[in-house]
Amino acid sequence: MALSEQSSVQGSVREVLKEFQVSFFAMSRLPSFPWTFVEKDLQSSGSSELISQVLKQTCLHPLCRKFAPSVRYRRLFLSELIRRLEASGCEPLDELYDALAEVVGTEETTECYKSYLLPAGGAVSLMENIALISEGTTGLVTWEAALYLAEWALENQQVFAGRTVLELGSGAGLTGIAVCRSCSPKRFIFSDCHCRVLQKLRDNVQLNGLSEQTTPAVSVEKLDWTATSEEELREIGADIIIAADVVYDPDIAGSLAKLLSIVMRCSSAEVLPQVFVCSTIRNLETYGGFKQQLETEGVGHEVIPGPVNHVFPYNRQSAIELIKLCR
Ligand SMILES: C[S@@+](CC[C@H](N)C(=O)[O-])C[C@H]1O[C@@H](n2cnc3c(N)ncnc32)[C@H](O)[C@@H]1O
Repeated sequence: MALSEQSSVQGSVREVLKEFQVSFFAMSRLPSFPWTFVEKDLQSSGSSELISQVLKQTCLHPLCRKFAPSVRYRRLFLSELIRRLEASGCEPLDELYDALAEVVGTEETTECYKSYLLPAGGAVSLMENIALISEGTTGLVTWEAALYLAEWALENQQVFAGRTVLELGSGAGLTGIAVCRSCSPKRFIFSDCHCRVLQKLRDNVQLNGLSEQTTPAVSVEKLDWTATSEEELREIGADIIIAADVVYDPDIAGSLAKLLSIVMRCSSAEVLPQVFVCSTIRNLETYGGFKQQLETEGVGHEVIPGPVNHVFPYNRQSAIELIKLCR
């Protein structure tokens, strides 16, 4: 093989290993992994070397020792690797069976860790619930709009640098922690209303080494959109307000629109915060109703172009929109 061809194959292997790692730690759906590349490599090389490398970047990686994806997910992932390897007729890998045996002997729990790898190195690791909705809340897992907004923030760090940022409906904390880690805000206030979500949020903030004493200074506040006063908002004094996936229920979207209209009304033009709301559009009526309510309250909006680079794994076919409010 010519030298240039060899180095481009090595480059592709590196990219595929990275993709496996990013997808594994975020617990992406197994069909979304680059299996075709693996199959072709097994066929052409007749060796299980690539599977061994995939294993090192996933189940045997030190991050997995510290912040492991769910037991069930690891079991399915390892079984899939074994199935592919056995189908190829290449020599079996003992370490693959050892890893599966270890996982099979581990008890399943209702919580697991998900890690979202950052482009500059390191990861945001979060304790999340396995079920999308549990304990009467949607706030114990990371939603796609949070990943979209975090990707946008990584590409627009200047919006946050040196600013006081308030996040509404923070949930498990992905967007805010990514902003704190990558965009140099001065202060970051996470908020939510649900007591289990607030507890998880505090744990995740701490897990990622953030506190009142760090730079940025970080706090987690109970802030219910139905009961937040103009006074409280003024006290927080946010320059930037962000929120991801908070428009999903017509009842609560109404109270959010009202709160945001207070934000846009109570500030003078010079100190008007920039407000960004990122939504997965599941139901046009709910989303349209939210925008309509904002209009009725005298708040306009512009649609902001989305992120260009794919950093986090999520379904790119989902309809996600980022808007910036104006008056
Ligand atoms: C779909 S989750 C989104 C969580 C996170 N932003 C994300 O995108 O992963 C919606 C969040 O809004 C919070 N929420 C719902 N109603 C609220 C209210 N009235 N006041 C404050 N937060 C609320 C929920 O507790 C939940 O954490």
